[in-house]
Amino acid sequence: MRVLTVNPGSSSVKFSLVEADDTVRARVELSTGGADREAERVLASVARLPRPDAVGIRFVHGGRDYTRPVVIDDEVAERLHELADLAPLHQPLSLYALGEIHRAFPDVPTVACFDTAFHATLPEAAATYALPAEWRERYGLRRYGFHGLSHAYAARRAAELLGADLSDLRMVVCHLGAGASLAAVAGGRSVDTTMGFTPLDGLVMATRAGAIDPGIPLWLLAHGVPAEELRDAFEHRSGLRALAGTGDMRTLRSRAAAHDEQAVSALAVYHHRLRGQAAAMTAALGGLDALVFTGGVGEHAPETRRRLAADLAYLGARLDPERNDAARGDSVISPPDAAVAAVVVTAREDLEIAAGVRSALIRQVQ
Ligand SMILES: Nc1ncnc2c1ncn2[C@@H]1O[C@H](COP(=O)(O)OP(=O)(O)O)[C@@H](O)[C@H]1O
Ligand SMILES: CC(=O)OP(=O)(O)O
Ligand SMILES: [Mg+2]
Repeated sequence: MRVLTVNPGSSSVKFSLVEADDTVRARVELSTGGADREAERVLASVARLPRPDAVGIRFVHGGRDYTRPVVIDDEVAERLHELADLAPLHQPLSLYALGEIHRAFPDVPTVACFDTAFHATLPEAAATYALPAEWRERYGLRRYGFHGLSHAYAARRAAELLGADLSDLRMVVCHLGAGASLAAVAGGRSVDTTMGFTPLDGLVMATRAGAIDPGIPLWLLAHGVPAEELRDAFEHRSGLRALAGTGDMRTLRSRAAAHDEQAVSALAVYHHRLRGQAAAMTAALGGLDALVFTGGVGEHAPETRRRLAADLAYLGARLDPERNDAARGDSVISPPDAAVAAVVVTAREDLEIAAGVRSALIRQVQ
């Protein structure tokens, strides 16, 4: 079965044609610079792709309804539309992709694969917000967590690279891209994560601030800032972009290397938050066996990895500087005797989506 996978991220849309044996026949990555703003341009090319046997689309939010991949029928499509405003940077583009796919390939089965599904195993204590019970019940307020397709793949692949059994490992998986989150993974299961009810929580990201005092939006609303402006600022005009004018880590690293003060201090804020939340993940695990880096920044920014490992040296994290600088694709970057292993894994949400498509279609015929 040949599966077309569609992965709308906040800075890119990625398509892959994945064969039954997981070889990828074609891969296209389009940079959008704000996916929800340029959907039409990006998806105009869908109809020109070769016809697949099935399609898998990444939906970041499955809400309370979906904790595994699901074949999209009219009822599921309606529910997915209702969940759209929970992830306004991503979900509208997934829905737009769904429409285009149906138009281009009307009788090809299409499956929704969710970022939130991997985090369905979060213990209640980690998932629960101390907010009024009535709201939690009525609105489904809880920590859902995101990037689950990436975290799940990276955790499995890291265990393979370390020649270890996934069930024996306590890992902090760092998905650092335009959006960024950490997952505490114990024995292959997510037990804590930094994103919450929406993908705005947690780490400092390219255009999102991550965790902020909930009093800030209340105060701004009370002082006349309209809700729509808050949303736009929180999604598009915060994070590294707000601190240094750009969310692109390549640019920031080269500016910081040239002693640009704004870039240096933006990276200091980024790393302060990353260090604190990584430590919180290790607390949820009760220790740490491996640190796993994935996502555009995690894969390609050795300086980001170096700094986090140095910040966690007190827990036993240590990199081999040469391996860290030379890492291209999947590789172990810690010395053999490090107490905490460190691994780089190329993000392969496409393979995770293709596997989800196969499992949902098999379930459907059983
Ligand atoms: N060579 C590099 N050095 C540092 N950062 C990089 C490099 N290449 C890509 N990145 C970062 O990766 C980010 C994109 O990551 P990615 O995981 O593809 O994003 P998303 O899926 O959220 O759209 C870019 O914003 C850029 O900052
Ligand atoms: C959930 C999320 O933020 O995804 P991405 O990093 O792909 O934008
Ligand atoms: Mg991504």
